[in-house]
Amino acid sequence: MDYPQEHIKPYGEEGTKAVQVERMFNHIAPTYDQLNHTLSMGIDRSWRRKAIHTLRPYHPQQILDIATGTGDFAILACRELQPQSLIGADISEGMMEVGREKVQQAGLADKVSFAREDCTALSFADATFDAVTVAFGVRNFEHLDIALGEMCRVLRPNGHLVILELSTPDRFPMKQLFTLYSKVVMPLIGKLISKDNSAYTYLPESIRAFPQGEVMQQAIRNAGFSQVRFRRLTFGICTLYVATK
Ligand SMILES: C[S@@+](CC[C@H](N)C(=O)[O-])C[C@H]1O[C@@H](n2cnc3c(N)ncnc32)[C@H](O)[C@@H]1O
Repeated sequence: MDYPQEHIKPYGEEGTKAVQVERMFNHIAPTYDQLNHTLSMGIDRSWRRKAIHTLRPYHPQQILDIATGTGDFAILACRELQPQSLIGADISEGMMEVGREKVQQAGLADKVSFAREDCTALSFADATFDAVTVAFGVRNFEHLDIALGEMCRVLRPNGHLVILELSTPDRFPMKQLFTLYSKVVMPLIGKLISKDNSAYTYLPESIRAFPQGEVMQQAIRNAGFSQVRFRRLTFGICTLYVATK
């Protein structure tokens, strides 16, 4: 299927979305963590924790964290779930460079490794992982269906998928407040801290265009998953999807 956010790119029409997204994240990598926690007022930490807790009962030993970025989700998942190994995969070397440093400082380098991978063509064999996670990544993919298909392929049967993604609240007054926040505050703070004029205009635009709730649930089912559930967090500013292969 063709989804609207697949056509929203950070730097205009020239070049594919994947190439532009890689360039954007390489550019904002040094300020990404600071901006992330500032713009979400620190709530992103509790969203990550909730997502990771859904995997607790399954004790996954081999975990793949797609769109791992600077590794916040990977580090927390490693601490909370104590897997044998966790691979963080991303197309941006700049983001992973920050992540490698953080993993080293956290003393987790023997368990967490990073690999440059495009999620639409993963190099891992079929049925390699017990769990696949993606936090705030799927909105950036040029081909969402292909990426979900790849996640399903590399998961072992009965393995689990956890996706966290920003979404738009649909009820008064959060809907109106979020519109104001995303159209005015996000681009302004984003521009000031990251010095990238486009990145934090792209962020709210891609959130608005991304398939919400039931539409995303169906996309996950279509990729081959079952028991697809979703839960809106913090008035619908974020949505957590959980599925089984
Ligand atoms: C908003 S960041 C999220 C980082 C991290 N998961 C977190 O929770 O902070 C999105 C990440 O997705 C990565 N990304 C975008 N398109 C990708 C693709 N096609 N394959 C792999 N990673 C991709 C970007 O490079 C970026 O690091």
